[in-house]
Amino acid sequence: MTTLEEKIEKTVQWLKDQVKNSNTNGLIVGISGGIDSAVVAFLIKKAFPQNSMGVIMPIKSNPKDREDALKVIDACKIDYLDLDLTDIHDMIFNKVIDNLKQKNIYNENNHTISDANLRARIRMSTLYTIANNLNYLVVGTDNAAEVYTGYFTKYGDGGVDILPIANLTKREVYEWAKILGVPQDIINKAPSAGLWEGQTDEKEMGTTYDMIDDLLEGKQIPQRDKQIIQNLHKRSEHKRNLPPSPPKF
Ligand SMILES: Nc1ncnc2c1ncn2[C@@H]1O[C@H](COP(=O)(O)OP(=O)(O)OC[C@H]2O[C@@H]([n+]3cccc(C(=O)O)c3)[C@H](O)[C@@H]2O)[C@@H](O)[C@H]1O
Ligand SMILES: Nc1ncnc2c1ncn2[C@@H]1O[C@H](COP(=O)(O)OP(=O)(O)OP(=O)(O)O)[C@@H](O)[C@H]1O
Ligand SMILES: [Mg+2]
Repeated sequence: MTTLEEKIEKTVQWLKDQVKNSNTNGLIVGISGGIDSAVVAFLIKKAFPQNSMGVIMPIKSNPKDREDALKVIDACKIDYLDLDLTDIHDMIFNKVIDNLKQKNIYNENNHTISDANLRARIRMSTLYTIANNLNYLVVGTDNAAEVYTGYFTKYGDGGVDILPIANLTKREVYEWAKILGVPQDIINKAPSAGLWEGQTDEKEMGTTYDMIDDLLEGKQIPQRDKQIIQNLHKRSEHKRNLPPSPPKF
């Protein structure tokens, strides 16, 4: 059986291969202060000690998230940029909302989700601006549970070049985090997209990562959770595929 250390080593080698095969020079990731990006930051720093970059991008975020991101950076010693994008988000969001209101088509019910997903897409654009300049690949942080449920913003945090931990359940992310040396504070935090005050992944999804992981491992779970997870999976099918186009007429 392959040990966890061997799996990590193989993933680091895979990252090196991705850069080599794409004729790029290194890897970049957004560091949020959460566990998924912490694990990815440790992995890319191992693969490219001199050519890896982490980017902290607060957008009206809880200052604690930035402090946690700095703890990750301090622990894995990755090079980093610290870019507050709040003003940029305000500018785009307010301009759009004002114009929708003027036309009387603004939908208040969707205010929070459009604000939240714009945050993820501004971060994506920022990462690609840096990646273009340094000739780096943008590394995503989605794990198997997030991919299966579609719990990411299409073309936001989902808009990336490679996904090194997409086969890991959330449980496995925790196991890898311990071995890699991710600080305990980060391991202990409740998973959150941090897109609005008090948001946690499990509250929003209405089920738990344990349930999603169990389902992915083929274990029996309560019917209620199974239904929620299968519904999330079905509704997000479009996020895992290329945009559909009509046949040639
Ligand atoms: N059937 C279909 N075929 C093709 N496209 C379809 C479609 N249905 C919707 N769409 C398009 O997709 C859009 C909806 O998808 P999307 O914009 O992603 O928005 P949506 O899935 O509604 O929201 C993103 C979810 O991901 C969560 N999230 C986001 C970012 C980070 C994290 C995290 O864990 O850190 C979590 C967030 O909290 C929220 O629950 C629609 O506006 C429409 O443009
Ligand atoms: N404030 C931020 N600064 C930089 N990157 C961010 C920020 N917020 C989110 N991101 C990026 O979006 C990704 C998706 O967030 P997600 O919450 O799924 O991961 P996480 O925060 O690393 O882990 P967890 O799911 O445990 O909260 C992050 O991994 C990170 O790459
Ligand atoms: Mg998070």
